[in-house]
Amino acid sequence: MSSMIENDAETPFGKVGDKLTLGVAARLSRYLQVLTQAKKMGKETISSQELSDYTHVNSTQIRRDLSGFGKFGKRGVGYNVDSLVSQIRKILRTSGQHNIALFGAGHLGRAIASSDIFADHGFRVVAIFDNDPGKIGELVGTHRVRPAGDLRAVVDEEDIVVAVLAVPTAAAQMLADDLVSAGVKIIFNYSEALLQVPPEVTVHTSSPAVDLLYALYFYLT
Ligand SMILES: NC(=O)c1ccc[n+]([C@@H]2O[C@H](COP(=O)([O-])OP(=O)(O)OC[C@H]3O[C@@H](n4cnc5c(N)ncnc54)[C@H](O)[C@@H]3O)[C@@H](O)[C@H]2O)c1
Repeated sequence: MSSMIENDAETPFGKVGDKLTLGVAARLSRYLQVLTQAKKMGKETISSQELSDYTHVNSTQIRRDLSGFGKFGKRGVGYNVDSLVSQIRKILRTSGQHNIALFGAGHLGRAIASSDIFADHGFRVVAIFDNDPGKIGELVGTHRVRPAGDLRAVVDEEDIVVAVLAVPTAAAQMLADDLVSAGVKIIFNYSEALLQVPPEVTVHTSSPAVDLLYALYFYLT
């Protein structure tokens, strides 16, 4: 994923060569999140103003970002949700299924494993790991918790490029090192750890407090 986005100045199409710039990729991901939910709720069309209300990106910017997707929907009707979802997925190269491995079968890990937050976006949890002997072998959703020692074999067999870390902060770096050496390219980190990884590996850290600060910024300005 890191090879797909760049931080250079944006061209009119938001691309540098055939790569999306970081800003465009981030905004398209946010549109996709809203559109996926809208689709689940049975919504067939969405306007740029509605997308703006949910994403806090202004509607002129949204229309500019989506103008590359061909003709606008009818004025006042908006975009067709289905076709916009598939077009954005194509642009973000996230069409199809991607296998992910989940580390930590604790409170958060179990919640992730039993929800469809990743499945909705084409990510399939194919294995759950823990290092607590009391949890190994337990059934979480449809998966038996596996020992962390199985990591390398599972990454190879299941073609895993993404690992989700739902482990304590103190355990995260060591696990990240093992994941990097097993060939995982994207680490989605729920812990607070500031992970050190080589440049070809992307770490995304999810922090509800940071998201809240972002929301606060819009409230205060
Ligand atoms: N970003 C968020 O939205 C968010 C929300 C809740 C929790 N968190 C963070 O997620 C992490 C997990 O939280 P939790 O409440 O589920 O904790 P938890 O203690 O319930 O679960 C952690 C699990 O990780 C396992 N573990 C520890 N070391 C491991 C290793 N090396 N390999 C595999 N498994 C290992 C433990 O045995 C335990 O089952 C924490 O870092 C917490 O701060 C983030």
